Order: sequence, then structure tokens, then C-alpha cells
Amino acid sequence: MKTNEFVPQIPYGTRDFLPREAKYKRIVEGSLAGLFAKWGYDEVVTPTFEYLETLSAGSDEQMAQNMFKFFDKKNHILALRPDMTTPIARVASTRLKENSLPLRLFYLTNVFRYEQAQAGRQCEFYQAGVELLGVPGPAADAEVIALAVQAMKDSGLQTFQVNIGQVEFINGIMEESRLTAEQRQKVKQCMVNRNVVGLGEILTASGLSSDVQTLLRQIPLLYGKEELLEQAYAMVTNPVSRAALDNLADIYCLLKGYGVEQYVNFDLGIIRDFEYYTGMVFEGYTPGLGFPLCGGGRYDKMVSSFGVDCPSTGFALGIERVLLALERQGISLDADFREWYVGWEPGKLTEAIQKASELRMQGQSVELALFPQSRQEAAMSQKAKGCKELIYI
Ligand SMILES: N[C@@H](Cc1c[nH]c[nH+]1)C(=O)O
Repeated sequence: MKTNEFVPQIPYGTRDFLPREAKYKRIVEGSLAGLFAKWGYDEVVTPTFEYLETLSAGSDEQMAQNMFKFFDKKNHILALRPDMTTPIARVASTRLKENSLPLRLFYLTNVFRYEQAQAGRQCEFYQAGVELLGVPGPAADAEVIALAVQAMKDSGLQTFQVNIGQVEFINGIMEESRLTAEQRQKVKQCMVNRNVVGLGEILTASGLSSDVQTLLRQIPLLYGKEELLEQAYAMVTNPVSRAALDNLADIYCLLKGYGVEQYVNFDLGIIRDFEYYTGMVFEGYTPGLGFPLCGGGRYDKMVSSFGVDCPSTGFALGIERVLLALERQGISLDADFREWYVGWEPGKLTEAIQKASELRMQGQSVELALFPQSRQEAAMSQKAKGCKELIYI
């Protein structure tokens, strides 16, 4: 290979998948596509970029700032999709209006957000996800959580858990308190970032009664098993928060039916970074990753911002996050090795081509030498290329 002085860079927050990583990615994606299909979901593919206005339907100020934006020739503002939930809501509201509900859709694709890049967190990243559109109620929420559990299992992970919260629990408490919209936003931001100190400061300055302050301070700590729901029920009196807890209890009951309750904890402090959530929200965690592997929840209003009333729920799993977790946990995937290396002595290329074609027709993978080699050289190449067997002609 020729070399020169120029070392080309790739943009901040992007990465290459070299052959081994690309192979692992393909294996994980393949098993997830198979899983989603088994649960009755159909794949959809949408444009990588859309009008900013469309993609902004479900996002707050922060998310809008984190989108990659640019102009088309007519000066329309376009953006790279920051997730797939909004594009799918658009598709469901326009193209799939006539389909009978519920709609079960899945995707395996790249999405784009400005992020502080680190291992497992890039500005361009891959997601496998599902959206279950057109149904309110706990049955749909339980289905997507159970499917997320299965997705983590089928990705090869053995140790993980799912934490479930409910945005209406916090909303009920906020409505009851007399915080201004701006204060609420700040409180939520502290909760998103798990910034307990910042939360304390805002509350101290808020002038709220000490009871409400204590309650709000406790939200990030409301974490535990099934009993947590009762404990939280005793802490709140407003009907919105109580209905949220009842909803979680109903979902949990169905999760027991799926036999996945051992993976489930409740975390009433979860606020996800999309504004569109209206009910149950959840995140999946695995040891060795300081951020969630997957996340999702119910969004009942977002599709209606495209003109069709369509309560919906879903989740997405980060593919790079899964790959990183597998690597950190020392789990290797069953990657197929190439079966044959076909080497040949001078003058035997045509014969070697015929042999390689024959093996390929039998479904075997073959790497064919492109220049003559001695048997010994061919054996060395076979090893170096990781092929299981050598044929020397
Ligand atoms: N789009 C969300 C996940 C999700 C899918 N459906 C509902 N939520 C995300 O990228 O985090």
C-alpha cells in the first residue's frame, strides 16, 4: 500500500467498525431483527434526514440543540434524525393511516445527536428498536418491556436489569407544588442528570413548603423492588401520582406473566431525555456501563402532533453499547470463521477458481489466493487469515 504524509481524520463523535466489530454488530443486529419479527414486528426504513420541523415534534429545546442541522438547495432546514420514534410517528400518521391498529414496527439504523463522545457514546450511533402504535394501557407497555428484556438476552448479555418509572408520578407532584414552569424545568433537568445537590439548591430557593420540598428531594432516591410502589403510594396524595403508581403495578403484574420480574426494579426518578414521554418510562442497565443500554416508554401525544390520535409505546437498544458491554464482560459472540483458504502453485489459478466456486456453491466461505504460493506460504496465509482449512492446488 502506498503511504503519504496526510492522515485523514473522521469527524468528532464518529467511528469506523473494522471487520471484527462490523461482524459482531451484524450478529447482534441479525439476532434482534429475528427476535422482533418473532414478536410480530415489521421493519421500516425512513430517511436519514428530514425537515427539522418534523423531527422537532417530540423534542425539547435541549434535544433540538443537539441535532445536526443543514440546508437543502431551497433553504429548507433539514436535520439528521436524533432518534427513530419521531420519524415512525410521522410514517404512522401519514402513510399507514389505513392499517388496522395496533401497528408493530421495528428498525435497525443509525441516529445522530451531538454528545460528549466516549466509548459506547458517539454522535452517530446505531439503534435497534420497536414502536407499538395505537394502544393505550399496560398490556402494550408490558409487551415492550418484556421484549426489551428478551432483546438484551438475545444480544448475548447475561447480567442486566430494567428500571421502570412513570413520568406522571413526578408531574403529579410538580402540579401540586407551586413551582413556576421555569423552576419545574430546572428541577427536571437536575433529575435527568441525577444532580441531587443542584436539586436541593433550587428547592431551598423555591419557597415551597418543607413537606413538598422533602418529597421532591426524595424522588431520585425512590428506587427498589415491588414494595417501593406501596411506599411511594403512602408518600403522595394527589390523584395523578397515585394513578401513575397504579399503572406501574398493573404493568408489573403482566411482567410476572412474561416471567421477567426478576429483571425489574422501580426507579421513580427516571426522566428520559425526550419530552414526548407521557407515562411509563424505562431503562436497561448492565454492569460495566455507566449509562443505559436501552430505554423507552409510552408517548401518547406525539403522534397526535402529526394529526392522528395514536397512543404508543416503544424502546430502543444501543448497538455499540451492547458490543461494549459484551467486550467489557468478556463475552465473545459465536462469529463464523471463514472455512477455506485456497492456495495454488504457478499455472493453477483456473483450477483454484473452479474449486473455490464449487465450495461457495455448497454454501462454504472461501478466501482464494490471488497470486501463486508454495504450500508452506499458503499454510501461513491460511493461519493469518483465520481460515479453518487449507486446500492447496
Ligand atoms: N427513541 C427513544 C427510545 C424510544 C423508542 N420508543 C419510545 N422511546 C430513544 O432514542 O431513546
